[in-house]
Amino acid sequence: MMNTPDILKKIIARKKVEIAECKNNIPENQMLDVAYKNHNTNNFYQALKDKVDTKQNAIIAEIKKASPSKGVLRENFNPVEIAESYEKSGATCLSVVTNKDFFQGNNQHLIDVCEAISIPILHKEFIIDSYQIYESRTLGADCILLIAACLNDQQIEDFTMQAININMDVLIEIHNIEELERTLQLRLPMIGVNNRNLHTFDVSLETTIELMKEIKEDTLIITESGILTSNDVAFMNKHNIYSFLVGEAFMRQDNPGKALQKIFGKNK
Ligand SMILES: O=P(O)(O)OC[C@@H](O)[C@@H](O)c1c[nH]c2ccccc12
Repeated sequence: MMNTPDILKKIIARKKVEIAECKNNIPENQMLDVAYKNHNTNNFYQALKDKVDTKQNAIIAEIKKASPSKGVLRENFNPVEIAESYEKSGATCLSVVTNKDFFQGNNQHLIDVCEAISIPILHKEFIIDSYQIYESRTLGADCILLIAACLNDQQIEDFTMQAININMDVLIEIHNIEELERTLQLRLPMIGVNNRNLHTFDVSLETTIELMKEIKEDTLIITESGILTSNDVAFMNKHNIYSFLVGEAFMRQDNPGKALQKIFGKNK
């Protein structure tokens, strides 16, 4: 368990080393080749939008063994079993965290889940290099996460275009007004608001409510992190937010799918 305020910097520093190693094993042009040959992608955005348009909750259920702020969330960790449990229980999409050193994830988890499951899948990783986007497609993901706190304006734009060009969706994640303003000119159809500050780990659900005022009404807003109870869901619904990314609350329970149903109600 790590608890320094600068955890994000550490994650990025480590990631850079990892990417250099990966490029040594499989060069970027080769990765791109494989990415293109991979199966078609599922439409992540549309799956969420269909639910939200009918005022049903759209749930991205996350598979994550541990986190830097909370340590190990779940000892008995079988990604495919968890994914099946989520799918059966009405999850709209899945999110698979692959980061090794800080979340105890693994690329193999994503490969296995993508093979076993037919609903759209988000690759949860700290993307800082175009190489990772081809890698993500190669592993089988449908959508990448771009965390504005880790990227400059040019990278946000370039990485978004690159993902769209290989038929992937992009979930851009922001946490404050400065990050939001840096993404608005791209007119992305969906934006994730992280209620957790990645520098300090502080969580406040008000983050979503404050920032949504600055986002155009036809943008799909996904509230991320810190959703623990059905009261939290009701609070978001009251503010017209119907899209959720939830990890910890499900991961801590023996049966993650049952936990999903408990918090969201039967959501078929
Ligand atoms: O476990 P929670 O509090 O329900 O949060 C899920 C998800 O939002 C969180 O894991 C997350 C949001 N953005 C991230 C970026 C990297 C790693 C993890 C995340």
